[in-house]
Amino acid sequence: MAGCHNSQMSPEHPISINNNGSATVRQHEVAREQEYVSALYERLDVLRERTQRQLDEVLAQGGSGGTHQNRSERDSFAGMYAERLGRLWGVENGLCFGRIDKTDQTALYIGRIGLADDDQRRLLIDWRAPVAQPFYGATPAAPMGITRRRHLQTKGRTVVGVDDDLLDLDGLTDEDVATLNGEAALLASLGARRTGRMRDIVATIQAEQDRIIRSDLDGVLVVQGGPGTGKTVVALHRAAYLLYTHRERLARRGVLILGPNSTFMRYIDQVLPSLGETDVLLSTVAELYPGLVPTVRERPEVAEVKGDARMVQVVARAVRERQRVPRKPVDIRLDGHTLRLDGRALEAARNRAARSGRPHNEARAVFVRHLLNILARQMAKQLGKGVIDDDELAGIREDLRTERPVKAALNRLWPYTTPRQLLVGLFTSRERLEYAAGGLLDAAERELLLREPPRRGEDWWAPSDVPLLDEAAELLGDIDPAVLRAGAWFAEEEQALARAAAQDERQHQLTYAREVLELTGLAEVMDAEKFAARHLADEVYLTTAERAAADRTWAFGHVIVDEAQELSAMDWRMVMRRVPSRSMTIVGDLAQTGSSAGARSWGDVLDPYVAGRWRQETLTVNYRTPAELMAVAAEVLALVGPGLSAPTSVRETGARPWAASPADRLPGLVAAEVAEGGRTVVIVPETGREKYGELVTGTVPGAVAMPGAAALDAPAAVLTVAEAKGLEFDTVIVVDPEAILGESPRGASDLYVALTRATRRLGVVHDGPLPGALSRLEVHRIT
Ligand SMILES: Nc1ncnc2c1ncn2[C@@H]1O[C@H](COP(=O)(O)OP(=O)(O)OP(=O)(O)O)[C@@H](O)[C@H]1O
Repeated sequence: MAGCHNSQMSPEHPISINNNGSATVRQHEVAREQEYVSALYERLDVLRERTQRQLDEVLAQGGSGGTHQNRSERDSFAGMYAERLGRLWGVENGLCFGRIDKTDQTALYIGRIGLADDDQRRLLIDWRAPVAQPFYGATPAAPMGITRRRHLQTKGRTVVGVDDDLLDLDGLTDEDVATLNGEAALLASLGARRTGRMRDIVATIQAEQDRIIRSDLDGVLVVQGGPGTGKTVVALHRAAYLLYTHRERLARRGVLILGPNSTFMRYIDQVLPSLGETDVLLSTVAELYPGLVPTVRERPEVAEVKGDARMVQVVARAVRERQRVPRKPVDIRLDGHTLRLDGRALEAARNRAARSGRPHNEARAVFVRHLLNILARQMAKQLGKGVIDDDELAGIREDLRTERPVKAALNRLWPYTTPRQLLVGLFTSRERLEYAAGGLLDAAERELLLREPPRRGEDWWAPSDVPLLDEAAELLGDIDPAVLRAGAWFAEEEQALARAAAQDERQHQLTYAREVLELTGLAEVMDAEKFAARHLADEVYLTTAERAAADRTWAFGHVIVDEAQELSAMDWRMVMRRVPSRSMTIVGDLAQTGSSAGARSWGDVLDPYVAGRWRQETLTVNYRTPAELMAVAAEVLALVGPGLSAPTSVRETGARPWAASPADRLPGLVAAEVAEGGRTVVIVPETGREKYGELVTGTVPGAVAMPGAAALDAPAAVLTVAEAKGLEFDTVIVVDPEAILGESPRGASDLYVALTRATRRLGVVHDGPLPGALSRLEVHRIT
């Protein structure tokens, strides 16, 4: 085994042999594996052709002809074939990445999907299948019935290398042991340059991660881990694993994955298709309320108040305010008659409606009926009728119901209310806020909530409003669709909002249709407009994920929350409503909490919902940030809280983090990093966003200074900490760390997040003195 290196040997660490050493052994092994891998690709090609043919045949059966049932069957077949085709195309790269040799002398090949020949003999095992588990979990101490694990490295369809982990130590000579190399496949993968999109890690999942991925579906699993420990990537693999293992249950209800912002969602959205799963809804918490895309950025202290659990009562009282009984009796004039609803009658009607237990808009019927009965009796009396029977009373009641003055009065007393109306009313009126929040929020907090009414064409909603709308929707309930269609109950601006939302939705459907068609290779045969129109026209065509996205009351089969430390108490209430079964994976790092409304402990978050019934796993190894960079971040972590420990980096790169001043050197430093290749991010304080954004975009070609997909693809991007959360870049340059520290009560966490985004190099640029925790950085000299 000449040429191999030493590795630590422990029962937990298998012995890895990097077959670079002996050229002949290597060539022979690679050639052997090539033969097998080529046969797998041949099989893949056959299946693709076959599926394409089946799809063509179904599509050839015509457009809109036949009965509804025929059409819907045809469409579900077309959908199934298209999905299968998408899956077969999605696994082109790295189709097969591993092999395990079992003690019974047989071998299994592990890959992105399972393949069998026409006689149903297994050629390739899906990585999620139980028999594939030893590939990830076996150690010399617990070899799980295998003697060797082999990683295959491929480029396109060519096998370029093999690495072996020997699990049967007895079979090795002393010389072998002295020349073994550790975890070559993992290290090769970690050293690769970043592309701006997350990749899957099926080939190199580590044992501690595998345990989490394959953990039981039921109950709440919390995965706590420092930066770069693979929480996100593990959560995504868990989604794919759960869908594979519990397909029946989950395909019907769907899986929801929640992430912190839309840039992050773009960063991860390619991972699942490459894992063979498309039936997952990816969303931010802020997009969970159908038809609303909140865009307003607000001060952290405002978001903190709105995220506080006290808002539950504030919203409830705001609803009760809409049912308030007026102090004076209400007189209704009608054809020369005056009907009167006094306090007692109103109080009784209100209590009856409240006792019905129905939400506001539904309880309105009870309230109205009670009052109409009273009015009808008064009317009968005034018309000089003596004793009347029920039928007569009902007749008068129905006449009254349609009278304008009666309708207007009842409407004032118990108005139909939408969640948006409720919140607009609450936040734009000092008096209403006082009624709803007095005694719950202090005067300063109430002041923070007050804002101007919405103006036409202006964005008004912020992410922190979303769980409040959801809360309100629960208490208000639905409005009869007939009433909704009449539109009479809506302010003009609300109708404009609804129209804008419908337009957004259509745009979204079109983009989605284009993506699906491209992914499935159907772009040639179908045009996106038509595809989208069919989707919109009939529920039958919608996938589970799409139906779920449009339905506020959808109950998902499993919910995964990433960057979960950022959710407020109100966010959690909304998320929990989406998963009554409480089958959840919650992934985060308390040391990285940036939001003032975010979590301080997992117990605080979860005990109100599943007290004592949640389990926690901890990830401790940092796969992203090299040790030299992590040493700097660890000093900042000490500012976040005493006793917190940074995860251990798996690799060193020799790159020394640096500091440079003054800040106007930034463009030159960014340009130098860009010239090195890879992707660079400049992380700036909120207050410096514009200034540094202009400085960099004005001087560095291709640089981008806004969040979104463009920032992921650009050679250099300027982002705030909140926007860079969860992402990673080859090089990170942090600007004005002192300002980041001082910008919010969680400034130390923010700086820690910023410093841990890099996979290779780290620099800090500053004008004033460096914070003490960074004082040991090497000064970057002008060369
Ligand atoms: N087993 C693995 N094999 C290869 N790469 C891995 C492995 N585990 C994690 N990584 C890589 O490490 C990086 C960090 O992973 P990820 O973003 O999931 O970490 P995280 O814990 O969510 O980080 P943060 O909390 O900082 O957002 C990613 O590039 C991921 O692909």
